[in-house]
Amino acid sequence: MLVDSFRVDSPHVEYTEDVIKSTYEYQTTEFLHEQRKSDGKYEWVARPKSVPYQFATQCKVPKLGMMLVGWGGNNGSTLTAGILANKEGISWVTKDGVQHANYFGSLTQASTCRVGSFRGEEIHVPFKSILPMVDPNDLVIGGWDISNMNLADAMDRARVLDIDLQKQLRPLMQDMVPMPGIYDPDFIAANQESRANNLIKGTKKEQMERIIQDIRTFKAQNKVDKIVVLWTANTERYSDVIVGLNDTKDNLFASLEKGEKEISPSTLFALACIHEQVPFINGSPQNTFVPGVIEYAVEKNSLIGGDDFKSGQTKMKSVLVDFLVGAGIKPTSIVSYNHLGNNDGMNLSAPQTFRSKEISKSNVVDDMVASNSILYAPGEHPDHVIVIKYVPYVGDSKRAMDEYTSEIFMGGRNTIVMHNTCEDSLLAAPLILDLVLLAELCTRIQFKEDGEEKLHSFHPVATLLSYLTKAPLVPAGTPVVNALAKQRAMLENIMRACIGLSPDNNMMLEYK
Ligand SMILES: NC(=O)c1ccc[n+]([C@@H]2O[C@H](COP(=O)([O-])OP(=O)(O)OC[C@H]3O[C@@H](n4cnc5c(N)ncnc54)[C@H](O)[C@@H]3O)[C@@H](O)[C@H]2O)c1
Ligand SMILES: O=P([O-])([O-])O[C@@H]1[C@@H](O)[C@H](O)[C@@H](O)[C@H](O)[C@@H]1O
Repeated sequence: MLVDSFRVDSPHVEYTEDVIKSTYEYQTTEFLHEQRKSDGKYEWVARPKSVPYQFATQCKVPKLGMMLVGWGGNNGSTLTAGILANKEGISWVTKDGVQHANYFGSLTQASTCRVGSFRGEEIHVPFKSILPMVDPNDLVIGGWDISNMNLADAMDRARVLDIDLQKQLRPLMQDMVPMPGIYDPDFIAANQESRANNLIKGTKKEQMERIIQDIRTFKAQNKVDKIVVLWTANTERYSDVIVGLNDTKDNLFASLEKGEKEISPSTLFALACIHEQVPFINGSPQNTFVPGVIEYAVEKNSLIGGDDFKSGQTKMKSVLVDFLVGAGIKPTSIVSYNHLGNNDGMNLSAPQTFRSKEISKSNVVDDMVASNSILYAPGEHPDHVIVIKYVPYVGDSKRAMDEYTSEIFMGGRNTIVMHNTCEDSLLAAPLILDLVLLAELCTRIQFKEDGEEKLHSFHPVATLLSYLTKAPLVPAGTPVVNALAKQRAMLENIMRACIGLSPDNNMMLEYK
């Protein structure tokens, strides 16, 4: 049964008009190598421990501005269309009948969490009901693009949405025009030049300063309380990380002053957002967050997150490999091929931009392989190949074909083959929504461990967004988790802790 909203009745949770306060016993395990008193031999000891935490979540949901870099792209125009269709309650005719707007594919808007049982019936609640969250229909949308095409024409160019829907949306989108973007042909494929007609001129420093001004103007003109900026522009090549150039905040700003060329447009956007303490999320695979940017974000305590939306082939991989390795089956060869014909695919047809994507799509199995040294010897990895081809005819309808070969019992071999076709942007758009809404929510949560003097925010590198990214950006020293179920559980359980609920341990002892 689905329950739309609920309140936790517990001595450990306090609801006030402004804040939800909770105290939470964090159960964890400490592993030690200790000498036995009996015979002096050493042994591994697992020592459970319970650490009290306090959480405080601001309840007031802000009027939120969502500013997309690459707004006129397939993802940006599709998301804008989807939000407007939901907001206006638009339905449209398709060959399969009447379709109604929805937010399917969004974790926050279309998934649920089990919170308990009522008279033997399992009770689930909407994910978005766990903590106060911005309603996507209330988002104020804007952004930048190096193409000056209005959003209605961009939606047409994307070839993603049904024509009857596009016709209804056109009046609502034709006056939406992206602000000029930062174009640097050295960082994206040369084939993008033809659409680059909407550009911020000047030095890189002047371009960054213009972005700062754009953010301030958008905030004032739209009277929004907060803004989140998200990069859904083209995939860039990796920036060279060079000592003295971008390895520290000071060196990065000094390089900016000197007009150094090795500073990408996405890094300029990140610097501008951190300067304004506006959350910045990178939906593409390039290393926007060079060390100097991360140092700056930590210094300003300004949320950054990424990298690369985890939308289709890689999302499936982070489930399948987790299942296989968790079942004691040894993947030995993974081949992920896909072709698509959208502008993203055209941009990725250049070796340097493809390399950025190849890295983010390849590293997703590392944590799962490292978790099982019964299957894998030190340093052993499955063969893992990524192929992406640009085939204009198929447009946004990406064709993904995967082959997983594994070693099974007694020298057996198992090969799983998958074929996955759909509009890539219909997978990514809901993820963009989740990234923006969850980033905003993160900025309203403070917590402290027992013994800490005062409440504080999460680390500005937002690991809570990992479920939505192929290559989760994490603070130095933090384990990278790619297994999808673990990423979802981490997010859900921290949100449950904010209302004093323990993780759903699936034990169902009451039925045993
Ligand atoms: N399923 C998915 O669609 C998916 C999944 C993961 C990652 N991504 C990434 O999301 C990004 C967007 O995907 P898309 O399909 O919308 O691509 P797209 O090419 O349709 O859109 C990108 C837009 O960004 C604009 N642009 C390029 N450089 C810019 C800059 N410096 N400043 C402002 N605008 C700029 C382009 O003009 C274009 O309109 C790509 O980097 C892609 O790799 C997409
Ligand atoms: O998320 P996912 O399906 O693994 O990866 C996708 C790639 O397969 C696709 O070729 C690319 O154009 C998209 O940007 C996205 O990165």
